[in-house]
Amino acid sequence: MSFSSLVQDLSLRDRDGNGPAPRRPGAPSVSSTVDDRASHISRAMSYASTSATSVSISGEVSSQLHGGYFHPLARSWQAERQLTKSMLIYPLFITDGPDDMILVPSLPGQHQLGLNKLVPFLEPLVRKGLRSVILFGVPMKPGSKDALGSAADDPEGPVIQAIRLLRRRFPQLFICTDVCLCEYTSHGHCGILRDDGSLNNQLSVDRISDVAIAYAKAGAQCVAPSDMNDGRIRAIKLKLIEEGIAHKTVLMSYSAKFSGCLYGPFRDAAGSAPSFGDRKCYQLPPGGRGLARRAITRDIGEGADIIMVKPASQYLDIISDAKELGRDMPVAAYQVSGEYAMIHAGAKAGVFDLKAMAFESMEGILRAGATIVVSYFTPEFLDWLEH
Ligand SMILES: NCc1[nH]cc(CCC(=O)O)c1CC(=O)O
Ligand SMILES: [Zn+2]
Ligand SMILES: [Zn+2]
Repeated sequence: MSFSSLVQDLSLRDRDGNGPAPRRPGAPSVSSTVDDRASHISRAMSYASTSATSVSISGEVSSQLHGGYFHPLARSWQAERQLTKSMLIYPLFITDGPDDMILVPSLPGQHQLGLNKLVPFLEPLVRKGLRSVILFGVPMKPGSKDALGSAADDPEGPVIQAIRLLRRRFPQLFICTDVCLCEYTSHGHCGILRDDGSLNNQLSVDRISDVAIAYAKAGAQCVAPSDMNDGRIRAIKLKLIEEGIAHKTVLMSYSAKFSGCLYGPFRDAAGSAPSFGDRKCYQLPPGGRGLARRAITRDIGEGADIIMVKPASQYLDIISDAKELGRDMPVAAYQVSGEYAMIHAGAKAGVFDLKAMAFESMEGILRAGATIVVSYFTPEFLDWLEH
């Protein structure tokens, strides 16, 4: 008897009432099901031993999987990678209002922070083991946005000022900067536009790489272009080399960034929703696995030091592809604003426990192959990983 027909046979017996009562999905298992499972196993074994094709002892022994994970510690050993504090990057939204501390309604518990609020906000987190942040600038002053996104690398602007401040006050903190123009352009798109409203790739790449260099020179140890213009990784790498700072700047590429509906809360937080159209011409279609693989391969070839997949939980196959294509390099996954908001909404509606779901989503992301995770849950994980 084949394994699948065995399983089928057993599940038929369940329905006939000879096995445990069918469990409601998500209901906790009760101890009686453990006994029932034991009787299943012995039944399975007796089937197996009467079968002509599987009579070996090893066949029986290999069915005893529970022995490998009955204990919490042994359970944790089943994972290839376990979440540690140093894997986490925490996204921060920096405004140009020095005393701002504004809750973002669609992103529970997350703030837009002014420069004066940054150090007191981060101090307790750094004490708990926060190792890295990624900065997003949010210019709010009227008139600060223009067609070129000039505020992005304004030396007096929020990002450059925040980099300097954080390097001074938290010398151990690893500062990543998102490099894009959508937060700073009047039209809200991620590059420089032609008259017809489409992206001018060459001008966009020139501008994006200038912004990346400005962040790196201000002291950011990592620049992470999220604009998706073709050729930006090569352009940034070449400029970093030209400027003599390639040896102290990590280039993290948002290589596989999908266009979908999971960035809504972020666009509230960053004030970066496009004023017309969408990002479909420069972000990947959700079904485009092959395209994502090509983008990842290309970015590795252009000199990326880390490749990123974004969003995370809906794109676990892409994370796994990234780990395969970039098996000699770190793979980051961005658990984006919509994923975070969904988990909060589900927990609030009583679908699951927030902490349990946050861990399960993280375990999925790590299992798929991520070695770094950008997450709004970072402050919570710093607490949860204490115990
Ligand atoms: N290009 C900017 C950028 N960088 C990261 C995110 C999304 C992050 C999130 O949703 O948490 C976005 C938004 C977008 O592309 O529209
Ligand atoms: Zn953008
Ligand atoms: Zn477009």
